[in-house]
Amino acid sequence: MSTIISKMDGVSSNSSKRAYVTFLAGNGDYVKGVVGLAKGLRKVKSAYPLVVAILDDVPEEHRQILRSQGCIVRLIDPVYPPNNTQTQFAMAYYVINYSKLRIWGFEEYEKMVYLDGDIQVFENIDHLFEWPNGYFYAVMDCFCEKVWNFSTQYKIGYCQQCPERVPWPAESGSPPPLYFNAGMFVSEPSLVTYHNLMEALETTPPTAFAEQDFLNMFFKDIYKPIPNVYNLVLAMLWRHPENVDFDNIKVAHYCAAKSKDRSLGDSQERKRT
Ligand SMILES: O=c1ccn([C@@H]2O[C@H](COP(=O)(O)OP(=O)(O)O)[C@@H](O)[C@H]2O)c(=O)[nH]1
Ligand SMILES: OC[C@H]1O[C@H](O[C@@H]2[C@@H](O)[C@H](O)[C@@H](O)[C@H](O)[C@@H]2O)[C@H](O)[C@@H](O)[C@H]1O
Repeated sequence: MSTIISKMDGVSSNSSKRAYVTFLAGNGDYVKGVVGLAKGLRKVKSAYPLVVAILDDVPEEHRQILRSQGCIVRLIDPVYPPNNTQTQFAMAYYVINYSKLRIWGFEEYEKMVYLDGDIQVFENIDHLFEWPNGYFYAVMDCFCEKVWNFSTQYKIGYCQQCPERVPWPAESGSPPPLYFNAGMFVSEPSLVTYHNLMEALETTPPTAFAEQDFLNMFFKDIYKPIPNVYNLVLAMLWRHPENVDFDNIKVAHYCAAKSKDRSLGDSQERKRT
Protein backbone atom coordinates (compact mmCIF):
# COMPACT_ATOMS: atom_id res chain seq x y z
CA MET A 1 0.00 0.00 0.00
CA SER A 2 1.64 3.24 -1.00
CA THR A 3 1.13 5.50 1.99
CA ILE A 4 2.69 8.86 1.47
CA ILE A 5 3.10 11.12 4.45
CA SER A 6 3.22 14.83 3.81
CA LYS A 7 3.37 17.75 6.19
CA MET A 8 0.06 19.48 6.94
CA ASP A 9 -0.82 21.99 4.26
CA GLY A 10 -0.48 25.62 5.24
CA VAL A 11 2.46 24.87 7.50
CA SER A 12 5.05 27.13 5.88
CA SER A 13 8.28 25.32 5.17
CA ASN A 14 11.47 26.54 6.79
CA SER A 15 13.71 27.49 3.85
CA SER A 16 16.70 25.70 5.45
CA LYS A 17 14.67 22.51 5.03
CA ARG A 18 14.49 22.84 1.26
CA ALA A 19 17.03 21.47 -1.23
CA TYR A 20 17.63 20.61 -4.86
CA VAL A 21 18.70 16.99 -5.07
CA THR A 22 20.46 15.01 -7.78
CA PHE A 23 21.97 11.54 -8.09
CA LEU A 24 25.47 10.53 -9.21
CA ALA A 25 26.92 7.06 -9.71
CA GLY A 26 30.13 5.82 -11.36
CA ASN A 27 33.42 7.49 -12.27
CA GLY A 28 32.47 8.71 -15.75
CA ASP A 29 31.19 11.92 -17.28
CA TYR A 30 27.94 12.30 -15.35
CA VAL A 31 29.92 14.36 -12.83
CA LYS A 32 30.28 16.98 -15.61
CA GLY A 33 26.50 17.14 -15.81
CA VAL A 34 26.18 17.58 -12.06
CA VAL A 35 28.82 20.34 -12.06
CA GLY A 36 26.88 22.01 -14.88
CA LEU A 37 23.69 21.67 -12.86
CA ALA A 38 25.37 23.23 -9.79
CA LYS A 39 26.66 26.13 -11.93
CA GLY A 40 23.25 26.59 -13.54
CA LEU A 41 21.45 26.73 -10.19
CA ARG A 42 24.02 29.25 -8.95
CA LYS A 43 23.72 31.35 -12.11
CA VAL A 44 19.94 31.65 -11.67
CA LYS A 45 20.50 32.59 -8.01
CA SER A 46 18.74 29.59 -6.46
CA ALA A 47 18.26 30.09 -2.73
CA TYR A 48 18.63 26.42 -1.86
CA PRO A 49 21.59 24.03 -1.84
CA LEU A 50 22.21 21.19 -4.29
CA VAL A 51 22.49 17.86 -2.48
CA VAL A 52 24.23 15.18 -4.54
CA ALA A 53 23.28 11.64 -3.52
CA ILE A 54 26.33 9.57 -4.55
CA LEU A 55 27.08 5.88 -4.68
CA ASP A 56 30.36 4.67 -3.25
CA ASP A 57 31.83 4.24 -6.77
CA VAL A 58 32.06 8.01 -7.22
CA PRO A 59 35.80 8.75 -6.84
CA GLU A 60 37.05 11.12 -4.13
CA GLU A 61 38.35 13.48 -6.82
CA HIS A 62 34.82 13.86 -8.19
CA ARG A 63 33.43 14.33 -4.68
CA GLN A 64 35.95 17.13 -4.10
CA ILE A 65 34.98 18.79 -7.39
CA LEU A 66 31.34 18.74 -6.30
CA ARG A 67 32.18 20.20 -2.88
CA SER A 68 34.24 22.92 -4.55
CA GLN A 69 31.06 23.79 -6.46
CA GLY A 70 29.21 24.22 -3.16
CA CYS A 71 27.34 20.92 -3.40
CA ILE A 72 26.39 18.89 -0.32
CA VAL A 73 27.67 15.37 -1.04
CA ARG A 74 25.61 12.59 0.58
CA LEU A 75 26.77 8.96 0.32
CA ILE A 76 23.89 6.51 -0.21
CA ASP A 77 23.74 2.76 -0.54
CA PRO A 78 22.56 1.34 -3.86
CA VAL A 79 19.00 0.08 -4.20
CA TYR A 80 18.38 -2.98 -6.35
CA PRO A 81 14.96 -4.21 -7.44
CA PRO A 82 13.88 -7.75 -6.64
CA ASN A 83 15.89 -10.23 -8.64
CA ASN A 84 14.11 -11.04 -11.88
CA THR A 85 16.08 -12.54 -14.72
CA GLN A 86 13.16 -11.90 -17.10
CA THR A 87 13.49 -8.13 -16.85
CA GLN A 88 14.73 -6.40 -19.96
CA PHE A 89 15.40 -2.78 -19.00
CA ALA A 90 14.95 -0.28 -21.84
CA MET A 91 18.59 0.61 -21.14
CA ALA A 92 20.65 -1.95 -19.19
CA TYR A 93 22.12 0.70 -16.90
CA TYR A 94 18.67 1.88 -15.75
CA VAL A 95 18.93 -0.62 -12.90
CA ILE A 96 21.28 1.75 -11.07
CA ASN A 97 18.59 4.45 -11.13
CA TYR A 98 16.61 2.60 -8.45
CA SER A 99 19.18 4.06 -6.04
CA LYS A 100 17.44 7.43 -6.49
CA LEU A 101 14.81 6.10 -4.07
CA ARG A 102 17.19 6.71 -1.14
CA ILE A 103 16.52 10.46 -1.35
CA TRP A 104 13.12 10.11 0.34
CA GLY A 105 15.15 9.22 3.40
CA PHE A 106 16.72 12.70 3.47
CA GLU A 107 14.43 13.65 6.35
CA GLU A 108 16.51 16.74 7.22
CA TYR A 109 14.63 18.31 4.30
CA GLU A 110 10.89 18.97 4.20
CA LYS A 111 10.76 19.50 0.44
CA MET A 112 13.02 18.64 -2.46
CA VAL A 113 13.21 19.40 -6.14
CA TYR A 114 14.93 16.43 -7.77
CA LEU A 115 16.89 17.05 -11.00
CA ASP A 116 18.82 14.42 -13.00
CA GLY A 117 22.50 15.12 -13.64
CA ASP A 118 21.76 15.54 -17.38
CA ILE A 119 19.48 18.48 -16.70
CA GLN A 120 20.30 22.18 -17.00
CA VAL A 121 18.38 25.01 -15.29
CA PHE A 122 18.14 28.28 -17.27
CA GLU A 123 15.71 30.23 -15.08
CA ASN A 124 15.13 30.38 -11.35
CA ILE A 125 12.61 27.70 -10.25
CA ASP A 126 12.70 28.29 -6.48
CA HIS A 127 8.94 28.98 -6.58
CA LEU A 128 8.38 25.23 -7.00
CA PHE A 129 9.08 24.88 -3.26
CA GLU A 130 6.01 27.08 -2.52
CA TRP A 131 3.59 24.75 -4.28
CA PRO A 132 1.10 23.04 -1.95
CA ASN A 133 2.37 19.98 -0.06
CA GLY A 134 0.83 16.56 -0.50
CA TYR A 135 1.38 16.15 -4.23
CA PHE A 136 4.03 14.67 -6.53
CA TYR A 137 4.72 17.29 -9.21
CA ALA A 138 6.42 16.16 -12.45
CA VAL A 139 6.27 16.63 -16.23
CA MET A 140 4.55 14.15 -18.52
CA ASP A 141 6.90 12.02 -20.61
CA CYS A 142 6.74 11.17 -24.32
CA PHE A 143 6.50 7.60 -25.69
CA CYS A 144 7.70 8.28 -29.25
CA GLU A 145 11.44 7.59 -28.95
CA LYS A 146 12.77 4.18 -30.05
CA VAL A 147 13.66 3.35 -26.46
CA TRP A 148 9.88 2.79 -25.99
CA ASN A 149 9.65 0.26 -28.88
CA PHE A 150 8.80 -2.57 -26.47
CA SER A 151 5.60 -0.77 -25.39
CA THR A 152 2.04 -1.00 -26.71
CA GLN A 153 1.96 2.80 -26.92
CA TYR A 154 4.94 2.87 -29.29
CA LYS A 155 3.68 -0.07 -31.36
CA ILE A 156 0.32 1.58 -32.05
CA GLY A 157 1.75 5.12 -32.26
CA TYR A 158 -0.07 6.41 -29.16
CA CYS A 159 1.48 9.18 -27.11
CA GLN A 160 -0.05 11.01 -24.14
CA GLN A 161 1.45 14.20 -25.56
CA CYS A 162 -1.05 14.04 -28.46
CA PRO A 163 -3.79 11.47 -27.63
CA GLU A 164 -5.87 12.68 -30.58
CA ARG A 165 -3.20 11.76 -33.17
CA VAL A 166 -3.64 8.00 -32.68
CA PRO A 167 -6.46 7.44 -30.15
CA TRP A 168 -6.03 4.64 -27.62
CA PRO A 169 -7.96 1.64 -29.06
CA ALA A 170 -11.23 1.04 -27.17
CA GLU A 171 -10.62 -2.71 -27.35
CA SER A 172 -7.47 -2.17 -25.22
CA GLY A 173 -9.53 -0.73 -22.39
CA SER A 174 -8.87 2.72 -20.91
CA PRO A 175 -5.76 4.62 -21.99
CA PRO A 176 -2.75 4.30 -19.66
CA PRO A 177 -2.76 6.76 -16.72
CA LEU A 178 -0.74 9.95 -17.19
CA TYR A 179 2.95 9.01 -16.92
CA PHE A 180 5.73 11.32 -15.76
CA ASN A 181 9.40 11.58 -16.59
CA ALA A 182 11.35 10.87 -13.38
CA GLY A 183 14.26 13.13 -14.29
CA MET A 184 12.65 16.05 -12.45
CA PHE A 185 10.04 16.12 -9.67
CA VAL A 186 8.93 17.98 -6.55
CA SER A 187 8.30 15.77 -3.52
CA GLU A 188 8.56 15.69 0.29
CA PRO A 189 11.17 13.44 1.88
CA SER A 190 9.80 11.48 4.84
CA LEU A 191 10.99 8.33 6.57
CA VAL A 192 7.49 6.85 6.41
CA THR A 193 7.26 7.43 2.64
CA TYR A 194 10.83 6.12 2.27
CA HIS A 195 10.06 2.90 4.18
CA ASN A 196 6.84 2.43 2.20
CA LEU A 197 8.78 2.88 -1.04
CA MET A 198 11.33 0.25 0.01
CA GLU A 199 8.61 -2.12 1.18
CA ALA A 200 6.62 -1.72 -2.05
CA LEU A 201 9.78 -2.26 -4.11
CA GLU A 202 10.32 -5.68 -2.52
CA THR A 203 7.13 -6.98 -4.14
CA THR A 204 7.19 -5.00 -7.39
CA PRO A 205 8.79 -6.87 -10.31
CA PRO A 206 11.23 -4.63 -12.19
CA THR A 207 10.04 -3.22 -15.54
CA ALA A 208 11.61 -1.57 -18.59
CA PHE A 209 11.87 1.96 -17.20
CA ALA A 210 13.05 0.79 -13.81
CA GLU A 211 12.50 3.32 -11.00
CA GLN A 212 10.59 5.65 -13.31
CA ASP A 213 7.88 3.01 -13.79
CA PHE A 214 7.96 2.24 -10.07
CA LEU A 215 7.60 5.90 -9.04
CA ASN A 216 4.70 6.35 -11.49
CA MET A 217 2.94 3.40 -9.83
CA PHE A 218 3.75 4.48 -6.26
CA PHE A 219 2.75 8.15 -6.57
CA LYS A 220 -0.13 7.70 -9.05
CA ASP A 221 -2.80 8.92 -6.59
CA ILE A 222 -1.07 12.25 -5.89
CA TYR A 223 0.69 12.86 -9.22
CA LYS A 224 0.13 16.38 -10.59
CA PRO A 225 1.30 17.03 -14.16
CA ILE A 226 3.19 20.33 -14.50
CA PRO A 227 4.17 22.36 -17.61
CA ASN A 228 7.08 20.91 -19.60
CA VAL A 229 8.97 24.19 -19.22
CA TYR A 230 10.13 22.64 -15.91
CA ASN A 231 11.62 19.53 -17.56
CA LEU A 232 11.86 19.80 -21.33
CA VAL A 233 12.74 16.27 -22.40
CA LEU A 234 14.77 17.01 -25.55
CA ALA A 235 12.79 14.61 -27.74
CA MET A 236 9.81 16.96 -27.37
CA LEU A 237 11.57 19.33 -29.81
CA TRP A 238 11.23 16.92 -32.71
CA ARG A 239 8.33 14.76 -31.51
CA HIS A 240 5.87 17.42 -30.21
CA PRO A 241 7.18 20.95 -30.98
CA GLU A 242 3.57 22.14 -30.90
CA ASN A 243 3.53 21.35 -27.16
CA VAL A 244 6.68 23.33 -26.39
CA ASP A 245 6.44 26.88 -24.99
CA PHE A 246 9.79 27.89 -26.49
CA ASP A 247 9.79 31.38 -24.93
CA ASN A 248 9.42 30.10 -21.37
CA ILE A 249 11.65 27.02 -21.08
CA LYS A 250 13.24 27.00 -17.61
CA VAL A 251 14.75 23.50 -17.48
CA ALA A 252 16.18 21.34 -20.30
CA HIS A 253 16.68 17.59 -19.95
CA TYR A 254 19.35 16.07 -22.23
CA CYS A 255 17.95 12.56 -22.05
CA ALA A 256 17.57 11.81 -25.73
CA ALA A 257 20.02 9.27 -27.10
CA LYS A 258 23.22 11.05 -28.19
CA SER A 259 22.10 14.38 -26.72
CA LYS A 260 24.45 13.82 -23.80
CA ASP A 261 27.50 13.94 -26.10
CA ARG A 262 26.82 17.65 -26.48
CA SER A 263 26.23 18.20 -22.80
CA LEU A 264 28.49 15.67 -21.08
CA GLY A 265 31.32 14.91 -23.45
CA ASP A 266 31.91 12.01 -25.79
CA SER A 267 33.41 9.40 -23.48
CA GLN A 268 32.81 5.66 -23.58
CA GLU A 269 30.23 6.02 -20.83
CA ARG A 270 28.14 8.26 -23.05
CA LYS A 271 28.33 5.88 -25.98
CA ARG A 272 25.97 3.48 -24.19
CA THR A 273 23.15 6.01 -24.45
O1 LIG B 1 25.80 5.65 -14.66
C1 LIG B 1 25.00 6.50 -14.26
C2 LIG B 1 23.63 6.49 -14.64
C3 LIG B 1 22.79 7.48 -14.17
N1 LIG B 1 23.28 8.46 -13.35
C4 LIG B 1 22.40 9.47 -12.79
O2 LIG B 1 21.05 9.08 -13.00
C5 LIG B 1 20.41 10.05 -13.85
C6 LIG B 1 19.44 9.32 -14.78
O3 LIG B 1 20.16 8.56 -15.72
P1 LIG B 1 20.13 9.06 -17.25
O4 LIG B 1 20.29 10.54 -17.29
O5 LIG B 1 21.06 8.28 -18.07
O6 LIG B 1 18.65 8.76 -17.65
P2 LIG B 1 17.89 9.49 -18.82
O7 LIG B 1 17.22 10.69 -18.20
O8 LIG B 1 18.89 9.89 -19.87
O9 LIG B 1 17.00 8.40 -19.21
C7 LIG B 1 21.57 10.74 -14.57
O10 LIG B 1 21.17 11.99 -15.09
C8 LIG B 1 22.58 10.85 -13.44
O11 LIG B 1 22.18 11.87 -12.55
C9 LIG B 1 24.64 8.49 -12.99
O12 LIG B 1 25.08 9.37 -12.28
N2 LIG B 1 25.46 7.51 -13.44
O1 LIG C 1 15.66 4.81 -15.23
C1 LIG C 1 14.70 5.21 -16.17
C2 LIG C 1 14.98 6.62 -16.67
O2 LIG C 1 13.81 7.04 -17.34
C3 LIG C 1 13.77 8.38 -17.82
O3 LIG C 1 14.53 8.51 -18.97
C4 LIG C 1 14.03 8.06 -20.20
C5 LIG C 1 12.66 8.61 -20.50
O4 LIG C 1 12.67 9.98 -20.30
C6 LIG C 1 12.26 8.30 -21.93
O5 LIG C 1 11.00 8.89 -22.20
C7 LIG C 1 13.25 8.88 -22.90
O6 LIG C 1 12.84 8.60 -24.23
C8 LIG C 1 14.59 8.22 -22.65
O7 LIG C 1 15.55 8.79 -23.55
C9 LIG C 1 15.05 8.49 -21.25
O8 LIG C 1 16.22 7.72 -21.03
C10 LIG C 1 14.27 9.42 -16.80
O9 LIG C 1 14.59 10.63 -17.48
C11 LIG C 1 15.50 8.96 -16.07
O10 LIG C 1 15.74 9.85 -14.98
C12 LIG C 1 15.31 7.56 -15.52
O11 LIG C 1 14.24 7.61 -14.58
